[in-house]
Amino acid sequence: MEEVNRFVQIRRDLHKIPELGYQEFKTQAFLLNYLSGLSKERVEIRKWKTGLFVKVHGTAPEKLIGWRADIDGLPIEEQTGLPFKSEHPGQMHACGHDVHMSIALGVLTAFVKKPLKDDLLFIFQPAEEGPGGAAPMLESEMMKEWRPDIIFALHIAPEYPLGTIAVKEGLLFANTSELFIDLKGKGGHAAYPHHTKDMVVASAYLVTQLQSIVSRNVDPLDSAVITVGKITGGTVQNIIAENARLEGTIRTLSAEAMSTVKKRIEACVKGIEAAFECEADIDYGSMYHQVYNDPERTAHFIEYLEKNQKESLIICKEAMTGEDFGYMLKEIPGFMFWLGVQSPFGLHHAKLQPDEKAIEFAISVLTDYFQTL
Ligand SMILES: CC(=O)N[C@@H](CCC[C@H](N)C(=O)O)C(=O)O
Repeated sequence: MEEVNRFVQIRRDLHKIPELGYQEFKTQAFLLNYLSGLSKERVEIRKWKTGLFVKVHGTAPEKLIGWRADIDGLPIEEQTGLPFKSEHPGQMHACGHDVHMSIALGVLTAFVKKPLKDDLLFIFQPAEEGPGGAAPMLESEMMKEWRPDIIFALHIAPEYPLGTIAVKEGLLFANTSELFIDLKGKGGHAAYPHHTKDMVVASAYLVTQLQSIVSRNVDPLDSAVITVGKITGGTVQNIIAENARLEGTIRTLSAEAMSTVKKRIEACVKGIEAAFECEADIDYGSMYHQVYNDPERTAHFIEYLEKNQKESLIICKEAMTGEDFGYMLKEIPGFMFWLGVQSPFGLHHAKLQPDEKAIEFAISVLTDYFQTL
């Protein structure tokens, strides 16, 4: 029988208990239980909501090195059929945060056993998928006291091969904004449409109109995405819908494009109000700052990889994904990188299956790299 590496087993245990943003109670308890087995002399733990700050004391600290791992799952029904699949109906670690946590625990454990000179701060952050935990953690009294001098994080990348790390200086991930649009018209009998204001038809027009914003209003040399991921409306097949709701997300590479896209969405929604004689409300939900990798720190990491892990390095392009780690990088120098986990199914897919060998690889690269800081 295949012997399962300790941190792979931890990933599998965490994979069974995915929880949505700010509901990561079992996850927090699991992490605390694991940490309770480590030397109390070296490890100091502070709870923050459903997350944790964990300081690993160095031998003669001059600086604080930060590492952030996100801990929440997504509202997706898992379809992997794995023996350790999610035990929480309708929730899944479909963005790899189980892998992120197990890597963080692996690196943390290595430095409890063999401390660095400097202190390390491991940040187990809730709610990355929304509404966002990085910005409030950064503002917390705990992080004001334990303020890292440099900070790093990774994200799994199913599209990159096992044993690779993809990174770039500067912009890595997009600016994001959630998008919720509520339409209110007038319901009624399906056979009497002329007495109603049908919000199913209005929402269909609106979704179609939103598609033209990126192609017609955003500079083609810039980039933007508007995705409507969910539409709800109406009650039954023979009643005209009084209400409809669109839920989506906006991604842009520049702040200017974000402002353009929002102005155009507002104009389209005004047009729908006039055309369909309805009322509309727009809510932008949570917004994430772009992930901008500190060029000097990233160059140092690239140089390290070129020297020690040459075959693993990929210089990548920016992606339209969002990450609230961008807020931490806005204040503290550091970077984020992609860790190749080679899965035919991508992030946010019900069949995502990261190659678990990436866990050991990442722990080994990071424990080695941290010694160069
Ligand atoms: C890495 C990743 O997949 N991050 C999420 C962040 C979501 C932000 C927010 N809830 C939104 O949808 O705008 C992503 O979807 O990129």
